[in-house]
Amino acid sequence: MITSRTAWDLGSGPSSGAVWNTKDLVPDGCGQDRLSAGSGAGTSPRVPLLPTLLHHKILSVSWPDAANPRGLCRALQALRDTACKRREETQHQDLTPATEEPLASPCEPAAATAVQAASTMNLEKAGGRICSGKRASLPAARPFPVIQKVMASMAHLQKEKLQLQEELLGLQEKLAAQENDELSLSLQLQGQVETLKAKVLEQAQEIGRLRSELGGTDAEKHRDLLAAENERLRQEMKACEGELRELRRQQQQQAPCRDCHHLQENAGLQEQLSQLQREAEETRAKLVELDLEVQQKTNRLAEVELRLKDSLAERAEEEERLSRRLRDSQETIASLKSQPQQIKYIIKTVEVESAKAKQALCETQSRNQYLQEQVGMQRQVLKEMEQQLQNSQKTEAQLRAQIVMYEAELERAHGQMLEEMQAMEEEKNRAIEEAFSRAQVEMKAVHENLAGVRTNLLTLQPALRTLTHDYNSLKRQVRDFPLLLQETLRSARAEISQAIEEVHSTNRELLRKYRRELQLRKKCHNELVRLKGNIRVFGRVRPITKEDGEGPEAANAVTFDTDDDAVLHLLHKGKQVSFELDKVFPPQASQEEVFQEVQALVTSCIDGYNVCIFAYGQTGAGKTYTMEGTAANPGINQRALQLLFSEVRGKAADWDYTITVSAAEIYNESLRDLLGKEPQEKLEIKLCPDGSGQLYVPGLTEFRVQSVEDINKVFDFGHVKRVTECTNLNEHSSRSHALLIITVRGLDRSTGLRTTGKLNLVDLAGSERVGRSGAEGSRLREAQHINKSLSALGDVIYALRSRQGHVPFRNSKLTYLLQDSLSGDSKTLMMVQVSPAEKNTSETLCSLKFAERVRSVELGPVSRKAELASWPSQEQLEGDSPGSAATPGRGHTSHSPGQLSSRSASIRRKLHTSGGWWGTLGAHMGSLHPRRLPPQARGKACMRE
Ligand SMILES: Nc1ncnc2c1ncn2[C@@H]1O[C@H](COP(=O)(O)OP(=O)(O)OP(=O)(O)O)[C@@H](O)[C@H]1O
Repeated sequence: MITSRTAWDLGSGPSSGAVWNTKDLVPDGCGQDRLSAGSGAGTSPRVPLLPTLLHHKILSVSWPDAANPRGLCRALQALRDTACKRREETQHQDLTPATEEPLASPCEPAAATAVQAASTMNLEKAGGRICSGKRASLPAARPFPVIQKVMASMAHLQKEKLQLQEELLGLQEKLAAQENDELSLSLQLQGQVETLKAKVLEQAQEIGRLRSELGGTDAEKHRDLLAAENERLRQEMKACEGELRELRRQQQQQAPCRDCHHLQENAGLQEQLSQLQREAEETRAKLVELDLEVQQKTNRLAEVELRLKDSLAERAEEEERLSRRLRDSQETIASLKSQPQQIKYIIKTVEVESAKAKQALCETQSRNQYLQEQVGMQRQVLKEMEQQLQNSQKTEAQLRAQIVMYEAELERAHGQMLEEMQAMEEEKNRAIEEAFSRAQVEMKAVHENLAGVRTNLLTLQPALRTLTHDYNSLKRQVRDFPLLLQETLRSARAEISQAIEEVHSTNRELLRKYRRELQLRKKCHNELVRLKGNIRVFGRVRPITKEDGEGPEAANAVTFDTDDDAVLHLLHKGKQVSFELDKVFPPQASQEEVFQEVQALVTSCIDGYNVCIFAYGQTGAGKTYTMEGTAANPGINQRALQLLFSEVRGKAADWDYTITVSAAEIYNESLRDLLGKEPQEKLEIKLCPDGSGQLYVPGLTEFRVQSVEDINKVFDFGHVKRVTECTNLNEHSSRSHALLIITVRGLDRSTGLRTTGKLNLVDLAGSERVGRSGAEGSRLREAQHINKSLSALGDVIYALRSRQGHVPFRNSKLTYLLQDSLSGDSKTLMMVQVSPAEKNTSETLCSLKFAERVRSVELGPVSRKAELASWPSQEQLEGDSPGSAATPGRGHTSHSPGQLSSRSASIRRKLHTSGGWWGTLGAHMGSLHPRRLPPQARGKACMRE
């Protein structure tokens, strides 16, 4: 820091008179610590500067240029020069008279002292190494006190000088060491800089490698994106090519299509092409942007390079400056070494400046290091940017190549598209031409049709006028139609009402006539029944079975009349006895044939008649077979029920029918329920408590059956029960009467009339001659019960046919139970079962006699009533031998087969000519007589009984 503004003329004359101004010491604008002289007097002005400044403390310890070692050196050198010069001047003054006053001014005691010292002391000793070449011979002593004083001072100075010299030597050594240190430090720094540069280079290489591994820069990412886009476009292009190839192939394979499908595809392909072109344009634009970006980066790189060059130039300049300053400092130090005066100041200054120089050196080094780092960074950046630039250029080149390739592909696809479009266009034109020609033809036809239509129109106009006229008239009619309709409706209603009234009256009349007719027919039927009788007797001869044995006993004793199916002949004890019944079934007659003859009787049950069919005959004669049959070949029972169902279904449109079934057994005059839960329970026959006079059996199970399956269930159930019973009773099975009671109830939905018909199907017990068989005990009792019941049955039939006032129904459980089906206009069929075996001829004879007598009752009720005044007992029947003369009253006669045949045939002819058998008549009458015997009539029958 400059502390004084006083200008001091250091020299004695103008020759050396460079005037120093403080302004000369002020650092220049660039901050360069350069000492400058106020005049341009060569290098001499620099010599007195530093000592003067130091002497007057013009230079502060913080000399601005202290940081520059070269400047310091120069300053020291200047100090040495000054010191030498002053020594010479001092020697010159020593030769002047002692009276002369020292030139030193009061304000400069140090300078004066130095002059005095120079004049008095031994310069050889004092100048030492600084000015060793110049020695002066001084007087040994001066008598003057001033001189002595000076001498003393000089001695003292001499001492001080020696000290300073020693110190200077130390300083020089220190300075040399410092210079060495600085040099080694500089070398070390340079080595460090080189090491750092190498590291920076390595790091740059490492960064480049890492970047290449990570795919770092935006340009690279952009390049990757573009590559992906490029790949996608290539695939789309391939797909388009595939579609085009497919289209071409289809076009080659197929006939040219005339619809607009290809046009649509063509449009779609064109759209795709334009889309691809747009994408290519976008890619191009992106490439242009990329080029721009690369250009910008290149520019930035150039700028950075420029800045870097500037920095390097600055750095070089700085280095130059520093080296210059170092040189100056070294020069200064050298000058200081040669300058003996003011060593202390110089040393201090050097010490201060050395620290400052060190500091400046450090700063310079740090700045140098910073600049090196900057340079490294800039180089790195430059390298990166160069790398990026290279990559971008490479990518750009690749993309340009791809774009060129795409453009070529697009060009090719475009060409193909154009060709296809051309082909399609031609196809379209062809189709249009064809359509146009067709349209022209059609138009021509339409024109012709139009001409025809016009012609027709002309011809139709009169018809149209007529139609218009008709339409108007119809319109009028339509307008008048509601009135006319109302009128017509009124009259029609009146006519309809009248017609309905007439129909009603006609219906009433018809109903009246119908009822009258019904009554008449019923009367006729009753009369016919009265005339013909309602009991029929059939005979059925079973075949010879293995149970009949072999030999003469098993010989066939029954023969038939080939001309008359109602006559059979029995060879009994060598004599042939003939019997005439209503029908005889030979052994070969099937179940179906038998049922054919009885089915009319069964259907009359539906019409409200009571029917009773019972099988009579000795044990093993085939009663059960005829009534029940077998599972494979059912008998009358099952067939009758099937027929009833079939008939009921046929009448279902007008009638509602319910069919119920009961099964009972009479054994030893005990009635048991075969379908009940307690078969052993004895049931009783009672009158209905409602006073209707009808009989009923309390506790007798009644099953309602609706199908054949139900019937089978009932039969199975009843059969099991009966079988169980049979098993319990062992051989008494044939000693009981089995009854299947079927009740058919009908409702005529149109008239509301109700009918009830009952069909009793009875399998009677065997009619053996127990008296002759010598049965005893329970067997005898059974036989007695059987005979009693069979006799009672005969009595009842006789009483009915002879129209006796009393009919003995109550003589047995059997007749009592069958009362409904035996009285009134009921119909009865007795199937006499016959065994043809020789050994059974006696029993067969009895059965046939019984049957014939029953039948003879019908044929001549008045006359025969006398004959059949008393019903023969079983024993009586047994007493009738075939050979004995038959009384007129007996039904059985012994005729020659020819006589019997002619007579019975005449009777049957009479019956058939009068309308057939009553079963058929009954079936016919049934449709006219929906109601059977009223309860009152039954009541009368009971009363008669
Ligand atoms: N028309 C026929 N055709 C073939 N076999 C018959 C015929 N009639 C009866 N039979 C056979 O004769 C045998 C005796 O018949 P069935 O049992 O029906 O006699 P039944 O009179 O009922 O005897 P019972 O009084 O003991 O019950 C049976 O084996 C049966 O199959």
